[in-house]
Amino acid sequence: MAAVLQSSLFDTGDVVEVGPLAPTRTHLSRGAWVDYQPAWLGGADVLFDALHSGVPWKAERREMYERVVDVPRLLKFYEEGEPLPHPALVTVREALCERYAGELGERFVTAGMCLYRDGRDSVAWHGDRIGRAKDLDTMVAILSVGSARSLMLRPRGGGSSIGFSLGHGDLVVMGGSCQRTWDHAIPKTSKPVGPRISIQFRPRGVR
Ligand SMILES: O=C(O)CCC(=O)C(=O)O
Ligand SMILES: [Fe+2]
Repeated sequence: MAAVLQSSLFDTGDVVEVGPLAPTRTHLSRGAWVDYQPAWLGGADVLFDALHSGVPWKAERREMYERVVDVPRLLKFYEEGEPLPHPALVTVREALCERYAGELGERFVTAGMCLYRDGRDSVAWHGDRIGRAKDLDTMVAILSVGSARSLMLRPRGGGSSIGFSLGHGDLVVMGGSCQRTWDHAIPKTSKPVGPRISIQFRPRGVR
């Protein structure tokens, strides 16, 4: 721990490494919570560049209101057991597994990735409710690199929202009933923003 702390004190930004994991928890209503740790990852720009150029990003199209539309972001999903595209992500996943093992009772095994090319890219209000998260408490841990975007959360069915700025090595973990009882979104923005990559770690059977 001392070694990690010391190296992060001298963080020059060109080495990708995780600092001590000590997020702040915000309790939401209905048994949902969010853990947040800004700038957890040192050298986030290095990781951003590696993922931006190295991940086989895919544009997807989805049916929506009986029309087929472009999904407004690029995607790549790493299934359980599929090699991750950067060694730092293995360290990140291990640190998250270790930290949340007791509370989660299982490991984070998949890594979904989104690339938001600019402010026009977004993800609409939703919960990660495909699979077990529909009925059970779970966790989704998101590491963000590149430019900051707002992750907004609001109670499912309506209510006031809460936002977290996510970019540059920030970590957020949505836990408890968050996927069932709250929705989240990355809204579009007209502000000039650079690209952002989010890496979402989830347990088996959650999406
Ligand atoms: O980009 C993010 O941080 C959120 C992505 C998300 O909500 C999802 O892929 O389910
Ligand atoms: Fe989501």
